[in-house]
This record gives sequence, C-alpha cells and structure tokens, in this order.
Amino acid sequence: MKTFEQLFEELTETKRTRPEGSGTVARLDAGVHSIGKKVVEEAAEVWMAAEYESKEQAAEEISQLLYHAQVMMLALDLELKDVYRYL
Ligand SMILES: N=c1c2ncn([C@@H]3O[C@H](COP(=O)(O)OP(=O)(O)OP(=O)(O)O)[C@@H](O)[C@H]3O)c2ncn1[C@@H]1O[C@H](COP(=O)(O)O)[C@@H](O)[C@H]1O
Repeated sequence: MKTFEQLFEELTETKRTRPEGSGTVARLDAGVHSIGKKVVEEAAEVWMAAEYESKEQAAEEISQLLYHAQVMMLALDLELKDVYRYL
C-alpha cells in the first residue's frame, strides 16, 4: 500500500535514475501525446467500471488514472505543489 505522495516520490526517482525495464521510463520517453492518450483511456475505464462493473474494479481503475496523471506531471516537470495549489 502506498500513498499518492509516496508514488510520486518513487516515480520522480525513477525518472531521475532511469532503471532498466521501467514502464514509467518508457512512457516518459514516448512523450506527452502518448501519455495524454493513456490518461484519457484510464479516465474512460474509470467511468465504465463505475457504471457497469464493481466498486473494487472502479477503485483499481482510479489507481491507474492517478498513476498516469503523475506520469503526465513528471513529463511536464510539474511538482505536487504546482497541482495542490489548485485544490
Ligand atoms: N502504479 C503503477 C501503475 N498503474 C498503472 N500502471 C500501468 O498502466 C497500465 C494500465 O493498465 P491497462 O489496463 O491500460 O493495461 P494495458 O492496456 O496493458 O496498458 P499499456 O501497457 O498497453 O499502456 C498497467 O499495465 C501499467 O503498465 C502502472 N505502472 C506502474 N505503477 C507503479 O509505478 C512504479 C514504477 O513502475 P515501473 O516504472 O514500471 O518500474 C511501481 O511502484 C509501480 O507499481
């Protein structure tokens, strides 16, 4: 179990160190257009799971949406505080 902040810290380190085989590194290398498509895809999966599947499935899809939102933040060199200031 990890929090949003812990995942962001981990992914920030992943971006910096670029470990072999990291899916996050591959997504960052693919660029903003590709990451954006993934954000939209995961958002749609959240919607579908919420409407037609289980709460558990919706929770899993939401976690994936949060992950891809963080990848987008990293691609844009955004920090948590840059987003939190709008909450
Ligand atoms: N939390 C996540 C996470 N959530 C979602 N995903 C990715 O997003 C995909 C979403 O699932 P889909 O149903 O869309 O799967 P898919 O259709 O096969 O997606 P594609 O791989 O084709 O884009 C997953 O298969 C993962 O590739 C994640 N990938 C990584 N993490 C965490 O990020 C950290 C770093 O991961 P690596 O960079 O892979 O080391 C680790 O703590 C991981 O647990």
